[in-house]
Amino acid sequence: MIQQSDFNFVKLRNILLLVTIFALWFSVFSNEQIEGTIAYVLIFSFGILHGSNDILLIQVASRELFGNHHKIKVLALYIMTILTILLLFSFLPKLALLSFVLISGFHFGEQHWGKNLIGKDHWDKLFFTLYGLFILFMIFYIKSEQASDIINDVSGFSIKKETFLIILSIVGALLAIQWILYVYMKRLKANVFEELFFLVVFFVVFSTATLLWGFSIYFIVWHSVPSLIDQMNFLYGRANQKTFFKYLKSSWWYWLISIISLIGFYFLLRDDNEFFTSILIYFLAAITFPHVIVMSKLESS
Ligand SMILES: CC1=C(/C=C/C(C)=C/C=C/C(C)=C/C=O)C(C)(C)CCC1
Repeated sequence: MIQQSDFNFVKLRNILLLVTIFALWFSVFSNEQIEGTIAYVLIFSFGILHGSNDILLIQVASRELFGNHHKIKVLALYIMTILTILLLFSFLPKLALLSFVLISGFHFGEQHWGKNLIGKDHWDKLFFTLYGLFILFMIFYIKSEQASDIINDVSGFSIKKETFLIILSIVGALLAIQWILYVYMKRLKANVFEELFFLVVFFVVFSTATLLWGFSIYFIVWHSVPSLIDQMNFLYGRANQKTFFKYLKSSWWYWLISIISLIGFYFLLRDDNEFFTSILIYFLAAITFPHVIVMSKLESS
């Protein structure tokens, strides 16, 4: 029997699919400039917003761990983590980008599969990472020219289209093996055909849209919005219009600080970087590392 929460979950996926089809239809007749502008607006609004309550989430979850002055301690730890990541990008850019892509893969996969697995296992982390990496390398391969320019700008790595294809194939093969094993072990709640269909939809999206538009559709529609809903459920017990405004109320200041620091980043780094997307990557990486730790704790609780 389908439960209320499962029903909402199914309904949400249908809505995401509809929005994706709309965005795809939109990309057919719009141009690169319009897509780019809307993509940035979406990343700066929903994309950044979904990481805007991290400090509050850590404070809620770590009240017992840090005791008195836990708010200040959490804030200090958070700022230190961000500074460490920026230092890593300055001195070891290759290692920094590699870790960022790996951790992003894990994070995207965990968001997508977290509620879709029956039981828990150490190997789930590998499954999440492979799934997310498969999505990311699909983008890198399909938009290889632009993606490798940005990757080169950020890290100095010069990667050919064939290399993206080799990595995509290896990741795809490993994912397929683990996926088949999970089906065999009856670990998956989700419908396999529906999940494969989503991957085909992502492939079509990345092929049809520009790099930034395709990435935004995945990042906003399939990642940030479901993540916002999970966070509202965690913080307030339910996700609706009222709790969304509550969420906005507690996160707007963090969101504002993020946007101001992004503008700061831009003026600081614009001479060294050819593309604005490169600056966006430093910024996303800086907020992603703490965000992944927070969300991973939240997803498993
Ligand atoms: C390297 C690279 C990209 C990867 C971006 C990633 C990996 C973003 C991850 C964001 C996360 C995890 C945010 C937090 O929730 C792009 C933009 C596709 C463009 C091509 C080069």
